[in-house]
Amino acid sequence: MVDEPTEPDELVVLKLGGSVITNKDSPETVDDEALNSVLDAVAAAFRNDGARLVVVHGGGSFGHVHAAEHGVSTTEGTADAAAANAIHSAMKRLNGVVVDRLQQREVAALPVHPLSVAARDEGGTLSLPATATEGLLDEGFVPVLHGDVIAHAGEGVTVLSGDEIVTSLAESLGASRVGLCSTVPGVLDADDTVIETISSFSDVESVLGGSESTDVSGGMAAKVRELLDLGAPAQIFGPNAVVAFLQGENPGTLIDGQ
Ligand SMILES: Nc1ncnc2c1ncn2[C@@H]1O[C@H](COP(=O)(O)OP(=O)(O)OP(=O)(O)O)[C@@H](O)[C@H]1O
Ligand SMILES: C=C(C)CCOP(=O)(O)O
Repeated sequence: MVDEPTEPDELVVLKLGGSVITNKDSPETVDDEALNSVLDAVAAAFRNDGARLVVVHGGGSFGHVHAAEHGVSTTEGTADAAAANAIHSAMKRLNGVVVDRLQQREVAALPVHPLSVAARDEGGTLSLPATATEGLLDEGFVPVLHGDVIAHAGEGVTVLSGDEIVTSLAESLGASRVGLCSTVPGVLDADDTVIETISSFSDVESVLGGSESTDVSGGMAAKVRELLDLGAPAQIFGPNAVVAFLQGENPGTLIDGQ
């Protein structure tokens, strides 16, 4: 008798919004209460069901402040190495805090820095090899990636947003669940009610804006556009819904472009 092949463990990609985990009013300040609360939720869920988990985080008052100062965005680059390093170093500082605090919660978190592995071609198409992330997952670690600057042909470096990392890795690693934790409980309509499902950009374009905070990567409009291109459904939800998402519920807004 032939054994049934074992189902590979479910892979979850979770993005922690930079606006959630940092204090947007003050450069390079972690929002301790918010970060600790979402990391408690991650640690509890991770230890309970042992899912394969990739964490990605955004820039908030770390990356965005430096990127704005140097005029760098996802399309406008810089060839100034000091400017590029200022943005990258700020993101590594935030990443260090996230990784340390996950380890303090007994989550086997390790950093993966996109600058060292990813690049864009002249047309802006992203190449983000998932080898390191997949290798870490296979060894039982929780890779923690972050928005960064990366080489961009003809531009020097440009910003790679955490949302782009999420969609790229979710595709290449075949994620079964994708979640973006933002400051808002979901995508809001004109009456500030959470929209349950979005399946087309044009349906919601009129209510989608940028970000309330300094943000060089496009805020909510860019987020929805990215997720609609993804081959898997994704949820956008607020900080209080991290546990529900990791437990398999569908809080906030479902973005499903398929
Ligand atoms: N229709 C909308 N519904 C909800 N939020 C919206 C909408 N339009 C614009 N926004 C803004 O989008 C923000 C979320 O995008 P933002 O880029 O700040 O998210 P983030 O992922 O938490 O942070 P970061 O980009 O730093 O990682 C909200 O705080 C809100 O200000
Ligand atoms: C500004 C930088 C370097 C990171 C941007 O990542 P995001 O906050 O996910 O858009």
